[in-house]
Amino acid sequence: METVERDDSRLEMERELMDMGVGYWKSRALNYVMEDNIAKHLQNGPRSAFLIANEIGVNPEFLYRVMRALSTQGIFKEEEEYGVFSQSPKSAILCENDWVNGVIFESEDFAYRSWFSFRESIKSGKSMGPKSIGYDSFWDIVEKNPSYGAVFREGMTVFTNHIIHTILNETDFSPFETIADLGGSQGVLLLSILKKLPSVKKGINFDLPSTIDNNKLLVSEREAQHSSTTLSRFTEVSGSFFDSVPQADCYILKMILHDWSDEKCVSILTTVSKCMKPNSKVYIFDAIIDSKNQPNYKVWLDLHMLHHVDGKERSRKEWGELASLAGFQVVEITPFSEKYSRSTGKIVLSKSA
Ligand SMILES: C[S@@+](CC[C@H](N)C(=O)[O-])C[C@H]1O[C@@H](n2cnc3c(N)ncnc32)[C@H](O)[C@@H]1O
Repeated sequence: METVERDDSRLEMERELMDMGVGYWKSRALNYVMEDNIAKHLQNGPRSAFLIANEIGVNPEFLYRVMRALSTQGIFKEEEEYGVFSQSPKSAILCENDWVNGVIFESEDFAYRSWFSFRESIKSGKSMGPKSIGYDSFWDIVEKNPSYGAVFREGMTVFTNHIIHTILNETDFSPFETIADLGGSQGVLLLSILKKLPSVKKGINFDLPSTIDNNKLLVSEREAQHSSTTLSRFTEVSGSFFDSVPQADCYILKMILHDWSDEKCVSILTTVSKCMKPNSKVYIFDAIIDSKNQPNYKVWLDLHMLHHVDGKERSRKEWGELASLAGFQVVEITPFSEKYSRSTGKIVLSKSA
């Protein structure tokens, strides 16, 4: 048989293609160690995988092999002594509940199972993920599975906490007296705005009834983190942004419109348009697709939104088209200085004249 000589760059490309093809091996192994909190067992120093396995009731040899595989990605460090691992900088991050909740949300079973039907979405042009696992939509999964709902809300708070500082530094909310965060989830962004700007008299966190009900569990956490002057200006209202929203000077839609098709986004913006004052502004914090042929996390997120949520990440042009379809004009589209976030930019709208 003739042997083909391969240069290094060809071998590297083959390696990368294979790595992508088997990406689910890494995703599933990472998801497993996060779900079983394996990194926390190394917080006080190196430990044997076999002893950890016995403590948590899993197969010792299999756990060893999972940790060995992950150590090749810098998650755990395999020591000289057989079966013993120590904490690495990456596995130490897995001990921070804050961050892990975000990664768990994206790698957990509903999302993974939903991706089995990816090809069906591409063929049909419809978002088939949730339907293929027996649900009407992503929101149906959230409503019917309370523990998944909790993972979702925690995940959103993680993603928002990562970008709050940038949003506050690069957005001027000072002209507004009343700010409504539509789909504000656990309210962390709005509370930070109220804390920073005493001139904002009222913040309304608006979300679905199930979310606002769940937020009642956050009362003591909020009291520990915020002063009574901040909390006294914060209110929560439940409802649907397809029906009606409270009146406000500024509406925040953060990681909301990327959840929905253009048609649904026009419905949401039309509701806002009906309820707003003539001079109110809409602040959208979402991705702005702005490059081609470059590594770009946002276009991968776009595929997940396409298949699992029936949503979309948008370019500047697409944001402009969406705004005008809903009777708005774009005041500003500005990318944030922080690039590795989901809401990498702000799109500010006002009602068209
Ligand atoms: C992707 S999360 C974004 C949460 C938050 N804005 C953030 O950036 O962290 C979408 C939010 O929209 C809420 N939501 C979904 N459908 C809604 C509706 N019809 N009316 C109001 N809120 C809704 C969800 O409950 C969830 O809190």
